[in-house]
Amino acid sequence: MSDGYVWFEGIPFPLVDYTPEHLRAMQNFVFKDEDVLTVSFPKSGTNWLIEILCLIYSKGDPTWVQSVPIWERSPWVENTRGYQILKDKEGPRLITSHVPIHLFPKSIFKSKTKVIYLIRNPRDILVSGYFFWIISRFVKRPESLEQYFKWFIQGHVAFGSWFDHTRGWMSMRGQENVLIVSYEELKQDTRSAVLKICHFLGKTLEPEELSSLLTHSSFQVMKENKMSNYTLLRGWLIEDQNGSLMRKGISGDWKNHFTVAQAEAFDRIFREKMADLPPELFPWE
Ligand SMILES: Nc1ncnc2c1ncn2[C@@H]1O[C@H](COP(=O)(O)O)[C@@H](OP(=O)(O)O)[C@H]1O
Ligand SMILES: CCc1ccc(OS(=O)(=O)O)cc1
Repeated sequence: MSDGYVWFEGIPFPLVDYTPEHLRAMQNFVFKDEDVLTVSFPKSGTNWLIEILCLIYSKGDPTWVQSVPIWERSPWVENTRGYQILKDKEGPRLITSHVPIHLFPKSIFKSKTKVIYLIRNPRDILVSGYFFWIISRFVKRPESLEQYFKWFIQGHVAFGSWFDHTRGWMSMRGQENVLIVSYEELKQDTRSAVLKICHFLGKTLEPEELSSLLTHSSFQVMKENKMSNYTLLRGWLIEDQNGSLMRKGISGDWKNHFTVAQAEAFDRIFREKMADLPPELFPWE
């Protein structure tokens, strides 16, 4: 352990609940065909997608999302607590991960596990991450947005470079068992995005089930749900006594925080690093 991260194979991981020993062991995790895996870079809207998946599986009934913490409903395979829950769980399992593809358990490439890769404008991920890490104890705390901006560009943040993460997982696009969903499409038309996810999972919802899902996964309702908003972590992983996962829940907040010079620099770096990928993959660009 050093400098506020647990380093594994050149990638910085959060301090709490991650160890090199576990990360090595996790690489032998066996995925089952009936599992559903959510993968994202932190702050992409991961917990929103998990809430939606839970409500799809409960057919819009909020009992599960109101009674079990979100990290137990769709545990993170790479942290020690998540792994303990997953290894004894009967299928179909909902599983979450932020791990870059090159460190991910190889069994995923042989299974028919349904994989949803969630993307979001990295500028919004950067801003969301900055405001979350300064209230929490997960990782090294940045002193300013300016400092965090530099760390993010260098990939010196939890789970490494957003550019590498996205390029890596995007290489699975087009496979039958892989769906790409963006935070922006979820925001713009949640109903259509949920129907797209249901279709991918082979699930159908009655109109009243869909309506209940949309209510219970909305920003305002999730913000009040202590099983989803991370307020249960106050005093442990969330240091700020008013801290919550649910900050603004909008697209484009980066415009309120980047300087003109930062915006221009980010555009240039994005173009350089993602030049060979079709621009239509990134709805915010
Ligand atoms: N129901 C919801 N609707 C919109 N945004 C949501 C949401 N639930 C969580 N989010 C947003 O998703 C981000 C957290 O992502 P993750 O779950 O990957 O950690 C936060 O973004 P902001 O900080 O921009 O508000 C949070 O507010
Ligand atoms: C406590 C469960 C949990 C929550 C968030 C995690 O990662 S991150 O904050 O999104 O980087 C990991 C585990």
